[in-house]
Amino acid sequence: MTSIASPFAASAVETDAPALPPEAFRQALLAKGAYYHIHHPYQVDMAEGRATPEQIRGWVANRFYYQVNIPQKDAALLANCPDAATRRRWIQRLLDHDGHTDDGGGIEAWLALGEAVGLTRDELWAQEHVLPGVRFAVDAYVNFVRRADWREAAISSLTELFAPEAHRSRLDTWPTHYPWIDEAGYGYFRKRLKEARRDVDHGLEVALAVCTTAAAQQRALEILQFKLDVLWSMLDAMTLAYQLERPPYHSVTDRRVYHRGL
Ligand SMILES: O=C(O)c1cc(C(=O)O)c2c(n1)C(=O)C(=O)c1cc(C(=O)O)[nH]c1-2
Repeated sequence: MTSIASPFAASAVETDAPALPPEAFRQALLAKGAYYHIHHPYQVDMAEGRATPEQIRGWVANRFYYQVNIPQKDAALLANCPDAATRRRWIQRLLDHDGHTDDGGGIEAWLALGEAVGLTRDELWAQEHVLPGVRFAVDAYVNFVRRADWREAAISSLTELFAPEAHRSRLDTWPTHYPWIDEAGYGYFRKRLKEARRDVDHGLEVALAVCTTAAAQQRALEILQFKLDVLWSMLDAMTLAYQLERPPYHSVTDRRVYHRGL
């Protein structure tokens, strides 16, 4: 896997500092969990039972845009990866979301979550609720992965280090706080608990293998921060629209005139 010349190794970040030992670098990546979107007030409100049905529905409908883009993002990484052994492992992520013979996959599970909170499948597919800010944030992630060296792209998936805690928290708190949500909708969160752990093992393996200089380590931490920014920005857009009741063009119209993707 590491025999392919990487522009990433010769990172543009200037530093004379020595590289962190692998375990200290892993800890530095983990420390970025302090900025994970579970700490965003929108998610805190959802976890602590303060979200209205409209706010939950808004989150589910907007996150659907992330869900449908994840396999395209992973396909972009595969397209940029010349290493067959890596592709053979990474392709599992596409199947996790798109499904295969006996398993509808994550997108299907998210549609079930949508129905459980009172949204229709058509409404989700039409992306009529997807706020421009959410669309731009998700698109920035996909476009980064399209352009980046595949190892940098792999590192950008490492927010998944922190995702099992988010899924676990929803499974633990939502049924109590939101008895109106049909429990049949929680399959996605359960499914991701084990899939995310396997994904992060692979992502971390790549990060530790390629980030052997201080410059590469700093670059990796910055990539992880970029991805944290993507997730945080999605929730900022939802806060404006569904908590502060300032959706796009609210001063002009209450119609959802914003574009549905070009
Ligand atoms: O619900 C969440 O908090 C959350 C966060 C993230 C993440 O950190 O990007 C992912 C997921 N869920 C998720 O379910 C998922 O499949 C996933 C894939 C990826 C990725 O970047 O490749 N992130 C995430």
